[in-house]
Amino acid sequence: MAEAIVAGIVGNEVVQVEDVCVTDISETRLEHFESGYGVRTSANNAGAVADADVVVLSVKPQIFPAVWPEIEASLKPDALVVSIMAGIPSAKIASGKPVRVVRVMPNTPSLVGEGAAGIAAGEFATEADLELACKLLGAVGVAKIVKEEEIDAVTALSGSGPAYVFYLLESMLEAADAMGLEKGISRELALATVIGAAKLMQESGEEAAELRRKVTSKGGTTAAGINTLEERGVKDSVIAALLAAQARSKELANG
Ligand SMILES: NC(=O)C1=CN([C@@H]2O[C@H](COP(=O)(O)OP(=O)(O)OC[C@H]3O[C@@H](n4cnc5c(N)ncnc54)[C@H](O)[C@@H]3O)[C@@H](O)[C@H]2O)C=CC1
Ligand SMILES: O=C(O)[C@@H]1CCC=N1
Repeated sequence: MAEAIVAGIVGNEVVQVEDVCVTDISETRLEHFESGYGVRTSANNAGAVADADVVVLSVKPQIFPAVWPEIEASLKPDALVVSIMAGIPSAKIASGKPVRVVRVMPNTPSLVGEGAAGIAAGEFATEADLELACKLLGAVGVAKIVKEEEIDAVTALSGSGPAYVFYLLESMLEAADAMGLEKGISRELALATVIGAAKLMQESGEEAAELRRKVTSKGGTTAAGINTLEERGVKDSVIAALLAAQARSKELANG
């Protein structure tokens, strides 16, 4: 996920490349960042954050307790901490100190400038901190300010969301394959369908249900498809999936 953000902000020159330092425990990842984006890299978290104005925490939430003490110990007192970690509350990061934390829940389409991110201020974050986070994430897609208690829902909707869309595409393409369509052609048609449907909804301002109704001729092919989805409880399953993702995000808060 960090790569998607680095690619976007460096590509859009929101941040100068020489001002970005990426840390990782994987030498391969560091080489990838260095050769792919020209950023500085380091295997030393504490060293890298020592002179950083903004520290973006992008390890897995489960690793946070292991890495945070060394990072926190070398943070500049006025550093802003931007966390993209799912679940971990800003108060847990600040751990009783007045650390300025902004939580961001981005998604991987940021890599191609089409991201969707929710941004929430922790207790000590300022308006300027929120603006900076919006500028960083706004460079790689849509960025919306939300309350911190809404971040678990944003995680379920747009953080995990690309995976649901890819799941739908996987399923559509499996079906196309079974119907004997050539793979290259079905890939292009399926992608244009998803992008086109999203664009139509965006540009028309109409509700999804209304746009769906307009495709569904009485007694026609779409009705046959939608009826099958309804019979099999797909809508309920999608709702349950988002609620499960939100619940998991809340669980991650407790480690
Ligand atoms: N993948 C996604 O679509 C999204 C992920 N996130 C959040 O982003 C964070 C990272 O997730 P991914 O990018 O998917 O995981 P990832 O596993 O691809 O990246 C995590 C990186 O952290 C590195 N790492 C592990 N231990 C480290 C340490 N001690 N010091 C420095 N680096 C270390 C790993 O080598 C790896 O390159 C998570 O907290 C996740 O909740 C948020 C939104 C979307
Ligand atoms: O699956 C996860 O936990 C992360 C957070 C949102 C997307 N990926």
